[in-house]
Amino acid sequence: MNGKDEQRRAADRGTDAVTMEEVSFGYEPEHPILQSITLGIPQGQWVSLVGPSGSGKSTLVKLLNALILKSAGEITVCGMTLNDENVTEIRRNIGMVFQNPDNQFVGETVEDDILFGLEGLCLPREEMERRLHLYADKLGVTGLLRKHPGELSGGQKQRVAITSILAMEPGVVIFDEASSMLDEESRNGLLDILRDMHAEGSYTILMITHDADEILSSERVLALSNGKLALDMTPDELFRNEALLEKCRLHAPYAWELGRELAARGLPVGTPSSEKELVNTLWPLNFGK
Ligand SMILES: Nc1ncnc2c1ncn2[C@@H]1O[C@H](COP(=O)(O)OP(=O)(O)OP(=O)(O)O)[C@@H](O)[C@H]1O
Repeated sequence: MNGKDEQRRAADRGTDAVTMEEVSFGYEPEHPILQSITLGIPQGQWVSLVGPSGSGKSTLVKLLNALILKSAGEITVCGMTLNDENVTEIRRNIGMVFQNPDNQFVGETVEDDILFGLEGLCLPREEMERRLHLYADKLGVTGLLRKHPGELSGGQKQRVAITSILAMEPGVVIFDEASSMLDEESRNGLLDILRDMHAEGSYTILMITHDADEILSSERVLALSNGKLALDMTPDELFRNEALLEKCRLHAPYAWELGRELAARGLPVGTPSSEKELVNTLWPLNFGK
């Protein structure tokens, strides 16, 4: 690598929360799953990761916090190059929320569970208490703190899992199909939380998802295909790409489809990122009254 490349990469690390440079991985050396993945995710960006089943999405996010170890290439998280010495520090900076929240509980009560994660950060007791109550309030789980995790609904469990992660104040939060087991109401609740987190601007979000509304709310979509980064696009570009939608078993969201139909009929609705936004845009138009 020449000096210019070094300078460019140092500059990227300053602004990107996550970078991958020529990263490859295979569970067995003779069967590569990911090949030469290079990407950068700027701080504060909300990115959806899509791709056909088995294309390596979960594998990619597990490499980022060293749940599995890359075979080649370089990974940086919040400016640190991942290596044997800083795995623990990297994991503090990258929170992961998985599909099944049941696998994420260790405490006897919700409060214990959230505090358990904070104890790992060696924080003073007052700071742990401050974060516990701040994030429990933000995620609407204050009333659940004394409950046993087994008493919670699926949506409540996922909110508690997210509270535990956010209380650790990681720079990057990864969701691996975190809403796929939730009912519609809980899914919408989770999406509202994500929109608030993103509006705050302090989180970089990387989300593996098949949910059209979640994709529409993100700013950027990365698509994996056959172990390679095949496309880097906006949600709008993805929803116009019918072949890719079919390959990834995705469909365009209702608000996007309706917005496109209305725009074709001359209504200035732009590209709504949710049904609510579409309604808010349409409401003041009065339809000629
Ligand atoms: N622990 C493992 N050992 C061996 N092979 C694995 C392991 N985990 C995943 N694989 C294989 O690696 C490939 C990529 O799997 P991965 O779970 O990353 O895909 P994905 O894109 O997240 O899929 P999906 O959308 O179905 O969840 C698949 O062929 C899978 O069978």
